[in-house]
Amino acid sequence: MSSEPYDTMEDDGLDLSLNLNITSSSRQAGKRDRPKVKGTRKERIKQRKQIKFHLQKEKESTAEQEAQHKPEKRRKGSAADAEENDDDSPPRKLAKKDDVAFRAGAKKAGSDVISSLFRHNPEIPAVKSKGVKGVKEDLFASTKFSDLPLHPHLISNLEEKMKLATMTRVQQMSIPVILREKDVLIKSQTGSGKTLAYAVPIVHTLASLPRKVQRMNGSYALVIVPTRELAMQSYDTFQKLLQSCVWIVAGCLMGGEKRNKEKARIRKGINILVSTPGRLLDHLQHTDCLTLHKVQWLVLDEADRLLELGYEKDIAQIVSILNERRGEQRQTILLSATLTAGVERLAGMTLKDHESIDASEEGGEHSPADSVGRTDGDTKNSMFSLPEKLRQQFVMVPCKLRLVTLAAFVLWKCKMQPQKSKMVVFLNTQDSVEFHHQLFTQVFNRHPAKQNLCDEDHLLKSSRDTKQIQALDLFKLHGDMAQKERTQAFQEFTAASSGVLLCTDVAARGLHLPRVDWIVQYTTPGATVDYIHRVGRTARAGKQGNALLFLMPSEAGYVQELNKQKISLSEVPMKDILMILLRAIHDLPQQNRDTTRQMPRTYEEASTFMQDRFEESVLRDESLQTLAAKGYQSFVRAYATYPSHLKDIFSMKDLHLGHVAKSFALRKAPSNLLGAANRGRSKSKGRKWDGNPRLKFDADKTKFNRFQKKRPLSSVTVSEFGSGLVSKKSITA
Ligand SMILES: Nc1ncnc2c1ncn2[C@@H]1O[C@H](COP(=O)(O)OP(=O)(O)OP(=O)(O)O)[C@@H](O)[C@H]1O
Repeated sequence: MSSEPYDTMEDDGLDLSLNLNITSSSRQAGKRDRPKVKGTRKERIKQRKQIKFHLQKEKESTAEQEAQHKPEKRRKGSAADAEENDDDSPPRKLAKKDDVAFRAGAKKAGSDVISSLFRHNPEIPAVKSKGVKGVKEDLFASTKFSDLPLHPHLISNLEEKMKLATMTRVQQMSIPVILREKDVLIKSQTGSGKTLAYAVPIVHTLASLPRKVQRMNGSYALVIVPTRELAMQSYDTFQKLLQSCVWIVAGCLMGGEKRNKEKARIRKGINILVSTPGRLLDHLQHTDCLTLHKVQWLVLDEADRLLELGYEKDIAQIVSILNERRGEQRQTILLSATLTAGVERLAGMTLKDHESIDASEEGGEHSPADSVGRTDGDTKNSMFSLPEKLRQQFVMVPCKLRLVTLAAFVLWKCKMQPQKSKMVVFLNTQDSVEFHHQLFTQVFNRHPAKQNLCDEDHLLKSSRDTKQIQALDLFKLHGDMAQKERTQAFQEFTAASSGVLLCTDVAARGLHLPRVDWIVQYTTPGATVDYIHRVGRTARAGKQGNALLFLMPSEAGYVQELNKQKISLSEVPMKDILMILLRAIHDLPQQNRDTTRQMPRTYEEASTFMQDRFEESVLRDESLQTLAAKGYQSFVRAYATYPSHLKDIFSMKDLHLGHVAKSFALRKAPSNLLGAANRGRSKSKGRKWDGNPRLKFDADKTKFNRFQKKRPLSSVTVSEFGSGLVSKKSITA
């Protein structure tokens, strides 16, 4: 998708000639012809081990596919069939029909490997989730904004226009401290109103200045946030607050926008400037008209995320430029829903004689020494508080059934119910988001992309399928989308009353997506902080919310891992979700339904039917095939990047590559696919992974960086931004 990753790999000057694809050719070529491995002796040994491992995997996968294929051949009248059909298998009548249809379709597409969904799956273990008591945090305080000595215009705006009278606990605790001009480190659960906790005192102070603030005075407050969407959102909050004092001007700068346009706005004067760090630093260094001599506040929102994204150096540079031009007389405010050792480090770098505010029951106001004591080490020792009205569940799904189970859940909650849900589905890579978005659009809605409706929309409106086409709104969001498309998706999903947003962790932090009632984590986050932030997109500001975590049987240990962090989940049986397909498949647009075919009568039949639709769509459409191959490839690679303390749970050894392929609606053996995934990439850009464990895969950008030893292991995750392995340029530039 992006060319940047491959350029970066070239820069590394490493031997990138080995990858999963090459292992297959090396197998055929024999030992002597194996690709040469370079590097030190230790590196060479590691690389060879890697090759051996993948060869073994591949052998296993091929063996299984052969094993599955043979009985199908014998099935015609063979007595052995009855024995082979276990309880879970689709009834023989349908399986036979399926075989014929599959083979016809597969033959056309030059492939004949079709495996059953309900056979050769690992057993689903019985998982005991402890009913642990979470850290409690009362959301609302008993006091109102009007109880504080705030500017009367501001209070009337909050109460009458924004309809917010009672403060949340974090606002009640933070606003007075910020008004006292103390540096402060604020921790409070997701969706508890941290933005207003710093925005209200800033606007109050500016509105109360004896001499009205002028645009030409330049910036009084610099607010730094990690992502563009969060920048837009924080800017929006300031805009709402400033309705009562229109002479104060807020502005937003972020990567992806034209610099010259931004310079023109800066020249006119921005009093409250919200920005992503890279772009702010860029302007501080190159935009002379950015006036800083009045800066009174520096706000670092989602502080831990800023660090994980590798912005520490940028922030240090911003602080040093501010010190140079303005001196050190300013107040710094750091905010996060989760405190990590990294945040403490950032606090040490930016705060002076600060107070720490923790809105959870175990928290309160602390001296700096207290707070350091409570968050020693990495995030494993931090206490997380989750919204009280958040219901957390998990579903244990064998790899092969992942795709149909996700489809069933999405259809169930966002299409089949009278009260359609608004759902965010987190996936681990951009390629995976692209694939699932296009696949679901094609199979459920029949038109290629919601954004490109225009003429097609007109045509479709007159078709019989209009009802279905409008029934499921699909959105996507990831860091490799063009800024315009990204903003549009964010705004459209924000405004939507229902629908599904397929996204990477770019949407995991800080974003307030109104009315979201379901968070689905289709791929498991590594660090618990990522889990907390993802589920925090629902159950916000005291509302009800639900979260569902997908786990494969081999990943069952993750439930206990969450229990250790005082997070408890209940199980939803996979069957309960798949049952919905019995109804859902009747609603599929006609072209995705073979009307001559017998309709399924059991959930297994319905699941197989749905999987067929997906696989046939992929076989029919070459672009979808390429997306599936890329999605598959990036999934496997991302799986190798879980933090070391979770490697036992998320082990590459337990990952069946053939089953992973199935979860990307692919029938071909995985080793053949990598060519498709790399198709279209120029030779110079299409460099491949050499399996070198010293290189970490960047799950979002299909990019590898050298493993940064200094980074705490807890921060190395498979999330888009969670690992901090993403180049910050890729996010803001
Ligand atoms: N006092 C209040 N009463 C009711 N709703 C509020 C109040 N303050 C803020 N909100 C609403 O709560 C929602 C979440 O606020 P905000 O995005 O600031 O949360 P947050 O704590 O920053 O979350 P995150 O940690 O996920 O970034 C917003 O819609 C906001 O309007």
